[in-house]
Amino acid sequence: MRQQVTGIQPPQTDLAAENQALRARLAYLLEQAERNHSIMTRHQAFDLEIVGASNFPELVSTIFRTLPVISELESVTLTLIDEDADIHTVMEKLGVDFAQFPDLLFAESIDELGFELEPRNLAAQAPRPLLCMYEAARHARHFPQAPQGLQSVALVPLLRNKRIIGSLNLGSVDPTRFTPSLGTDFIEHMASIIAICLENVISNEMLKYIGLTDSLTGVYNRRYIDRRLLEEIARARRQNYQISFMYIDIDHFKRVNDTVGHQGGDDVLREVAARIKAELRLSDALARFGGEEFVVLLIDADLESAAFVAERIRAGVAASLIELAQGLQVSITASIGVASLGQPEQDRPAEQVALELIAHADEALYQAKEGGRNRVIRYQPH
Ligand SMILES: Nc1nc2c(ncn2[C@@H]2O[C@H](COP(=O)(O)OP(=O)(O)OP(=O)(O)O)[C@@H](O)[C@H]2O)c(=O)[nH]1
Repeated sequence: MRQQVTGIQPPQTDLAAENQALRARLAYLLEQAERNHSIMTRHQAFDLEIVGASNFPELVSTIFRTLPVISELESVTLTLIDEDADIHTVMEKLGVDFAQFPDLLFAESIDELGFELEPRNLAAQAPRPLLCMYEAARHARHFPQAPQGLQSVALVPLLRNKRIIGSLNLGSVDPTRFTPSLGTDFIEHMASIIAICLENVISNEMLKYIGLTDSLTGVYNRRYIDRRLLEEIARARRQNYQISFMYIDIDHFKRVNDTVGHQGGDDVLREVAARIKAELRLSDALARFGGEEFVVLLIDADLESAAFVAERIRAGVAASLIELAQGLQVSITASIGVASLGQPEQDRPAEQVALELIAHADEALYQAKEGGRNRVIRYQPH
């Protein structure tokens, strides 16, 4: 007869195996906890770094440089909604070189972002992150430089006050990295910090731009030229090239205002600014100095070539009648004074050199007015 087994203790060998399994599990959990801690620490450092970014290029380059490393991702891109291309235009004017950011993309509207939204009432919906397998037909536009073997992606909405401003696009060669069943709290938190930082630097850059431009004509203002002139004088000294300066004044503008009214005068100022701009190179800077006076800073141009450009501007302004909003037409001419900075003496303060250059162009303008207007006069040292 067999004896019944009454003991509840498992045999010694099972206990040892269980112990070992528990130890292994504990070691695994500890390793995971350490890994999570290290990820959290890296992300906290990342958050601090992006919160501290003081301008747009600094922010986006930090995101593209750091996020793929700390998140162990093969691709990170950003799409910004820029309905009327205002962000792109302003950043470009502030000197952002978009060629440096091939992973920074712009969309005209929310439906280009790839989220699954009801076609009706697009703007009122806050989309959920989209986690799925990479499909070139659907996702290639979000990953223009998709690395070989991209397998899974997460498109995470960038939301500000429930308004969508773009998307953060994450790509991995690991097919299990982004699956629809995965929790999205972590990436949503990350996207919300990125969204705040983006909105912050974009509005700062917009304010900076507004502070440097003339609201009537859209060209730069005096503050911009004063600053830029100092930078260019320093650069011209270092790199040994010439800069020139033009003072442009619309002739008898008071008469224009008196005949067509202030509104009509404003239309004339806008059109003259556009006609001047049409004759300039991208590197030249046009500003309105107030009233009916414009100035142009020409980079790498001697007196002769600046006078040549000035003559083109004079002819362009006078070439055809200007059509005003109220249906009237006016004939406009402008007088222009041109001065150049020869080989600037290295030891003179740039501020003094700048003031002198402006004064010389102003003196030449005065002579152009005295000489009968609608002409270009070069400054000649006495
Ligand atoms: N419409 C408009 N007029 C302006 C603006 N700022 C200044 N003005 C006008 O520009 C005119 C400048 O007149 P003046 O400085 O006497 O010179 P001018 O009539 O152009 O004569 P010359 O320069 O000697 O040819 C004044 O009537 C100002 O009121 C502006 O933003 N809009």
